[in-house]
Amino acid sequence: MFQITLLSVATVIFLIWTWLKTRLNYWRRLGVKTPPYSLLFGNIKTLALRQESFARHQQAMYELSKSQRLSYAGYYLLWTPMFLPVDNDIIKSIMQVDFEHFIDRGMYSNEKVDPLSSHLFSLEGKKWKLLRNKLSPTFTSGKMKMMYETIVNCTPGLLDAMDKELVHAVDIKEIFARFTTDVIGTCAFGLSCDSMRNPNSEFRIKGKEIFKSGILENLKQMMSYIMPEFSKLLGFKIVPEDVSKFFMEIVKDTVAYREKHNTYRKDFMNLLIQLKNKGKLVDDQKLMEQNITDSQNKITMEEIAAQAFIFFEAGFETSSTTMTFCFYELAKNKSIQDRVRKEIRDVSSKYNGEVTYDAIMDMNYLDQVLNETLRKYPPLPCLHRKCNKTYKVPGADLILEKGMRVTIPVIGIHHDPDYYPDPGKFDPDRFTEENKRNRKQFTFLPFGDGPRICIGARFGIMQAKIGLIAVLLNYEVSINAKTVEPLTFEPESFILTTKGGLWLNVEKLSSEKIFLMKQEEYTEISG
Ligand code: HEM
Repeated sequence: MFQITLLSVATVIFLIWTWLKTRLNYWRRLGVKTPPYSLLFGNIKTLALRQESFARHQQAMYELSKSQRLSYAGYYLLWTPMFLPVDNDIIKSIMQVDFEHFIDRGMYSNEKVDPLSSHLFSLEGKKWKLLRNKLSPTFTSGKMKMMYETIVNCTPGLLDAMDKELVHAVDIKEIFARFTTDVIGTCAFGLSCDSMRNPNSEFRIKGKEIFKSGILENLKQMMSYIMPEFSKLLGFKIVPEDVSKFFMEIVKDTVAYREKHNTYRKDFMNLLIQLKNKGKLVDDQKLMEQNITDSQNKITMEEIAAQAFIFFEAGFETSSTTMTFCFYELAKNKSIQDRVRKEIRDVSSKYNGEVTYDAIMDMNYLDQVLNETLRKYPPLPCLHRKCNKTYKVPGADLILEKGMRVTIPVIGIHHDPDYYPDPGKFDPDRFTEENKRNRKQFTFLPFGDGPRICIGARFGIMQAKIGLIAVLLNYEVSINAKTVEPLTFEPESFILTTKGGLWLNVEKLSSEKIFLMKQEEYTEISG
């Protein structure tokens, strides 16, 4: 009996070992180079053991491949083969020229058991195309201008929160996370979340829960990414039950309230309700010209909830982490801080002392500073694509089979000295019009590129600029003894964010608060 048990165990171990060996031989069989890997973890040992952040891991793989003059490489996410393009032309082909082969990201969603997971970021194929067409008109510059005021209304709360913390060094990361929670909460859900004044507001707590990272959460994410079909079969839920219930109820209540009281507010929720009821935005000529009938284009309540949810999920931490890194760099580089503050003052004086939407569009140096922040610290260190049709890699003797996962190593590209000399230096002049023109396309990818580019980029930039301006007009920031340097990144987060808080000295510039608009133009945000 003992011998039989021993033999069975040995057979199972041998079979697993053979399977792993075969899986991990995938790239070698195709003649594609990989970084050294282990049988147990593939290429993610340092990630699994939390020795390295996700961003550093991506950057290291890009740099290793580049140092070997490779146009592309392979690696293993555990035992799943992944393709890593390095050459700029191949990246452009995958993201734009041959997009029809790479429409999907390969993210998990399950409409039935987890309705909030069926959003624009995770949807695939025709479903994604249809929804993207419906939602695109909600992000035009006209719609951004309409929402401008709604965002500016959140800045008095931001200044109050800064004032409250002034006695000590300020954890700027926490402050900006609360600011963007309020902005997206008010624009996507039409609610006053009030997390600026109340750090433990329900919205802030739920926001933290969405981004809760830990071994269990990451394992779940990875499993649903590597084995989406199996995860579907198991009825996997990505959005925690209580978070899902919270957002679903908020959306249903808000829609019902607005429809009953015929309420109009300058926000995304208003636009989503128009899509639900009319199937188009009332002033949208393009949709009308295309003769899209209302019923074809209408969205359901569940779809509204899922989109409001992704606007929140995709919009709050990406923007707040950008603002945090921006202030860190401004604290370190006083001359850049002074120059951008001077530009804000000079431009707004041309607009009657107000920071209007048009005034912000005229602030070129601010734009350069933000772009340089996004280059040095891209919130999404890599982009995902899934090959949905067999693909011949241009200029190479390599076929990617259907289902192959691709990661575009954004952070590696952004720190490549061939594109950005002395990449560790914070230098906004890399983004003057002339320097931008002289750089290759597809070397600046904080919002991705091609048809799947971030739909909310304009909104993200606008909210970050509004927050930055409000703080810069009122305070000077500098490095504090508590600022951890060099910066370390959260090892369990897929979004690039500092480990722990980011503490800076904040000094008030004058006793009077300076607002972006005349005070009488601010409205109290109603719930
Ligand atoms: C600084 C702020 C932001 C950054 C850096 C950022 C970055 C990104 C990136 C890198 C992608 C993937 C693009 C690709 O795969 O090519 C993406 C997609 C997306 N983002 Fe953003 N984002 C930001 C703000 C926002 C905001 C404010 C919203 C919504 C209000 C938003 C909504 C989305 C959505 C819905 C997608 C999926 C688009 C699709 O698949 O069609 N993002 N974002």
